[in-house]
Amino acid sequence: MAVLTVTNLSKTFNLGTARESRILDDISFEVSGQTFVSIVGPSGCGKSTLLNIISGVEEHTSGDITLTSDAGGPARMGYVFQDPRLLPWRSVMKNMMYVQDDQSRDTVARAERYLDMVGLKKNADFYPGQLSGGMQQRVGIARAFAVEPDLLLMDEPFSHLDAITARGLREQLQDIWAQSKKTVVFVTHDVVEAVELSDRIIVLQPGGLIYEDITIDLPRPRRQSDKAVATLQADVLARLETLKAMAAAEPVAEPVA
Ligand SMILES: Nc1ncnc2c1ncn2[C@@H]1O[C@H](COP(=O)(O)OP(=O)(O)OP(=O)(O)O)[C@@H](O)[C@H]1O
Repeated sequence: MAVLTVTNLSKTFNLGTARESRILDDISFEVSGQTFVSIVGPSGCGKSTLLNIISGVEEHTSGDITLTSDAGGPARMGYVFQDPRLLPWRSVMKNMMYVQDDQSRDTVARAERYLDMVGLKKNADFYPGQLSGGMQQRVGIARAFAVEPDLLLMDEPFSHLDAITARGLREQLQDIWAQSKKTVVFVTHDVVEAVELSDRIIVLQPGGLIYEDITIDLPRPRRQSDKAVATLQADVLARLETLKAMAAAEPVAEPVA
């Protein structure tokens, strides 16, 4: 598990000809332990930019980010993207092992265990082209967990899947996460999945401010059919609709001189 501390973080993109656009504005939050945090907010509010900054792909303009493992050393990060990014010429198991530092028996056994958790152990010798989109994403999720990261970053991993497949994967993700000790930061535009999966939902508003930091205190595992889950989903959705209306009234990411 990890301790992630984001302090007064701002991000401004340079648009050239002396124009810039502020995407994140003085954001602070901390995530630690076995916590599942979702970042939600209207399109363009900076969710992916924030995730990219945490991962180190994107630089921030000001503020601080610190990330350590909860044991005190450097934290190991894992990633799940919208598209599972499997190498088509490698079998499922070889894709699982490709990202591992060592190829020891223990590592192979761990990869098999995670493949089993997503129900794909029997497909270990298949190539990605022989799997459905949902199965490929299950491999992507198993692969990310099998690296045993302290912090797992997930960027809309179910957005390319149909509703029924996505629901099945959300259920599997909850089961795997419950069995592993991972800190997760999950970006989504889907409030329904955020409520089902998260301990906390950080709502970003246009202009890159934190609008709300909502604690979700519902028993797990959560299913879409649970009444308490559905009620909270409707409540958070209504709050986000208010925010979207505000976003429509105020254009997103206005360039600043
Ligand atoms: N390299 C860049 N240069 C300039 N502007 C950028 C760059 N990358 C992103 N942006 C802008 O930053 C804003 C936030 O983008 P980002 O992808 O983080 O939003 P998002 O909340 O993840 O959106 P969505 O939900 O639609 O994926 C957008 O207005 C986008 O145009």
